[in-house]
Amino acid sequence: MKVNQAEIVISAVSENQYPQEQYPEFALAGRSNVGKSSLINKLINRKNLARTSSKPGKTQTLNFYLINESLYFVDVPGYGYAQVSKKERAKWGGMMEQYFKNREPLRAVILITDLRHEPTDDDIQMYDYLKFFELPVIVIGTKLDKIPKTKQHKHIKRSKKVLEMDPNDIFIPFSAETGEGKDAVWGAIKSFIAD
Ligand SMILES: Nc1nc2c(ncn2[C@@H]2O[C@H](COP(=O)(O)OP(=O)(O)OP(=O)(O)O)[C@@H](O)[C@H]2O)c(=O)[nH]1
Ligand SMILES: [Mg+2]
Repeated sequence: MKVNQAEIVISAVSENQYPQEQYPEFALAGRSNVGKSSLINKLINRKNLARTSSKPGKTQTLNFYLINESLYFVDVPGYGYAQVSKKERAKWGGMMEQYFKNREPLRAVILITDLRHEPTDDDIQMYDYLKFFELPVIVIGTKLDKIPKTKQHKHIKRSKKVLEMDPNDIFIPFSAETGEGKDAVWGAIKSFIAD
């Protein structure tokens, strides 16, 4: 996919702020600091359009990025960050549910996990939560660059197994560092967009 245009349209915290003009939409979910914003940047060849940080909790709102006037990426705040108050967590839950439950143009959720480690309980919960809303999920195992080649296959197999993935869902190993897996991610995204 050649990206000619990518811009942030809105940072939303509630439904009335979502963009009016609708295009197929893909949300990025995953633990805080796993690499959601980095994946967006890599897919669209921008260094830091989606703000990244080595500190968890950088993304706090639903950030809608319009790509080539034809689809949205929605960068979503991460979960599983311990330093978050109960009140903040409830706010996050409300914002997520409002979005995942009702968002008509949402075609699939890109769930990012850290391929170095087993998916955490939070990852499993998030996957199950998305399946509860009957959403297709593209699971990404990121930070592939940090795993020796000989061990990659084992890590991929373990991730699929621990998540008890629906056989209809796709798993893609990926690195925002090297760009490995990028074409596969675009391929998966396109498969959810009707011509
Ligand atoms: N080696 C390596 N580092 C990565 C990769 N993807 C992300 N990172 C690093 O991980 C850190 C977090 O990346 P972000 O993209 O900001 O993570 P996020 O999921 O958007 O984080 P929040 O917005 O806080 O939820 C940064 O220091 C990135 O450089 C990857 O594929 N490989
Ligand atoms: Mg982020």
